[in-house]
Amino acid sequence: MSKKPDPAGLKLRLIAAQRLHAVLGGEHFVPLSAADLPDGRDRSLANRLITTALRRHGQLDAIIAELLEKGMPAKSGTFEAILRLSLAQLVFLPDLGAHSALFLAVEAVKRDNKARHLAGLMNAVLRSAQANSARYGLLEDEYLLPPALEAKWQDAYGKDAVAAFASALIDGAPLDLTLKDNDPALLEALGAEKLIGDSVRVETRDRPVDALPFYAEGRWWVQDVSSALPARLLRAKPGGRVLDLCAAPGGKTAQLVKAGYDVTALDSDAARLERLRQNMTRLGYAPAVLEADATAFQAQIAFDGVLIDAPCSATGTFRRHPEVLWHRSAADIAGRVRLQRQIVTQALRQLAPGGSLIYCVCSLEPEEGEDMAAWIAGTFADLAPAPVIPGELTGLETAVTEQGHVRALPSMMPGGVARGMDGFFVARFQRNG
Ligand SMILES: C[S@@+](CC[C@H](N)C(=O)[O-])C[C@H]1O[C@@H](n2cnc3c(N)ncnc32)[C@H](O)[C@@H]1O
Repeated sequence: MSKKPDPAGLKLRLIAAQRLHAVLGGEHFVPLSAADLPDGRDRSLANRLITTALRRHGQLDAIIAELLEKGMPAKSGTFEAILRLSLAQLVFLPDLGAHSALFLAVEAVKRDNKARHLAGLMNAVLRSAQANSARYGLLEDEYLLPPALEAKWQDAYGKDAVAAFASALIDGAPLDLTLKDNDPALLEALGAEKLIGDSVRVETRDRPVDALPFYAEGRWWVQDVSSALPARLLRAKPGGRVLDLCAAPGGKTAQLVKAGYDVTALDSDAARLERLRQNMTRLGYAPAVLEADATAFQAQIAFDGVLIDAPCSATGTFRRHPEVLWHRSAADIAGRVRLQRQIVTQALRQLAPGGSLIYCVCSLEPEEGEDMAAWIAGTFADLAPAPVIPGELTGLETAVTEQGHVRALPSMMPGGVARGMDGFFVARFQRNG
């Protein structure tokens, strides 16, 4: 007897559940690619389900706590991931229809050896969720952010800004590019909107990045507008030697090469450095590339500029990686601060007298930003703060703090354009000549 074909829509849910299961287990979220799901419509639906489940994670926690009185069953394979995807569909994506959410969730659970004994529970829980979906759909914004992080951010940035962060979490991030040249024809071909500096914003409508105009010709690279700020602020002498520490996949390296510096890009991760090399080849740029640990690397000659894009909690990237909100702990941040201090200490051994230092992180945590800048200023006697002035960031003056640091927030509108930016911190220093 021939096997009955799988119901339509099941395969994409199984693949989506695997990806979400991995993220719940601590992995970084990477959207499904054509290699994971070749059909474009299936892929777009699967990614929509996963991103909705991740952005609404806090609200789904609250719903699940109400629905599963005994909590999540232990050792139940992909049960939790399937439940979250199905609840995301039922409550927050009503245009997809409730029937498929229920039916396909039960079918998906039956396909997982570790979860199939829970098919009845899945059915019962989703029926109950369906009955309450209108009420759940009205959930307040306050469940969106982890309470401890929300309180900490309110202290640092104010209630209004944090309310805007919650909206930014739901809206997700648009695609920002940095242009290699300012040809108006390029802007038009991309249908791009100018932000600040060489940053533009494009509407991709689910097109893969490499299908956008002039990708192969290497006339732009993907880079959030906030991530493009640090390299713009380096003040090494024109054409000078610049060390780009923690450089992969090379967004800032490309900017530094474009600015005319003699760039050495260093990172400790071989796979990420390979991506950096590919990006530089596509762009026609040729920086020196080094695989090394920034806490131990010792150069033969001093550099006129050093940019440190330190590994960090990455909480500023929550629009693209909502999981960072739920994965980070205080201990985790303390560990990163220790690593950041080691990297800064070693980096300063490479900086020439009179040289410019940029320290930056894609983090919203003051410990990794403002506190680190204060530590640097208080620790290295021959280093002076070199405050950024608002005129250096036309269109984003509000990001410049009283101390002359840059604190970019997801609530800010670069160049007056809506839909925000990643959270970022930048501090600039100069070594005494
Ligand atoms: C925020 S990402 C860098 C992004 C990059 N600067 C850009 O603009 O495209 C941080 C990088 O730090 C690297 N990294 C982490 N620990 C490191 C270490 N001890 N030495 C060198 N690189 C390190 C990671 O591999 C990662 O590529």
